[in-house]
Amino acid sequence: MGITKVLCGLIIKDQQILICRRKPEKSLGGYWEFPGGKLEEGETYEECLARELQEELNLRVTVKNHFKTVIHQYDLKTIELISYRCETEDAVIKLVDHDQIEWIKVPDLLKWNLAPADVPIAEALIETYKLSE
Ligand SMILES: Nc1nc2c([nH]c(=O)n2[C@@H]2O[C@H](COP(=O)(O)OP(=O)(O)OP(=O)(O)O)[C@@H](O)[C@H]2O)c(=O)[nH]1
Repeated sequence: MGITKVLCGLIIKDQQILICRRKPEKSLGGYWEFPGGKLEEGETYEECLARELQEELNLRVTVKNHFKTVIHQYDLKTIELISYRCETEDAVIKLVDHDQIEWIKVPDLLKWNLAPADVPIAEALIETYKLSE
């Protein structure tokens, strides 16, 4: 089986980052993740992320720079998780695929039950954050 490309957004606002909990009935239900979804044919990474965040959270974002890509092998599939920094002016979030969201401090990321593929991204983000302080 091939590798599934998944885009996710690192949305930081007022020094806090958005994480979302996957609904229990979904794959990896109950895990926290950076919101996003699978790349569709013909889309750029930026288009995919903007579409997914609009569909999943009703959030209009500006997609900024690429941050980190992680290849992670789950039992049934391998994903390439591609993260981008995003900015938004929107304050209200609508939940579709998630049952909870949190805005948390970057250094606290590893205290949450993150999807395994997200952990290296969270670790890199924490390192970057330390350097920028
Ligand atoms: N959106 C998103 N998906 C992630 C992250 N980390 C991670 O492992 N994934 C996995 O990447 C896939 C993304 O698919 P999706 O968000 O469109 O969800 P889906 O339920 O349609 O996927 P499914 O085919 O696994 O059921 C899922 O299998 C999800 O568990 C993440 O940070 N964001």
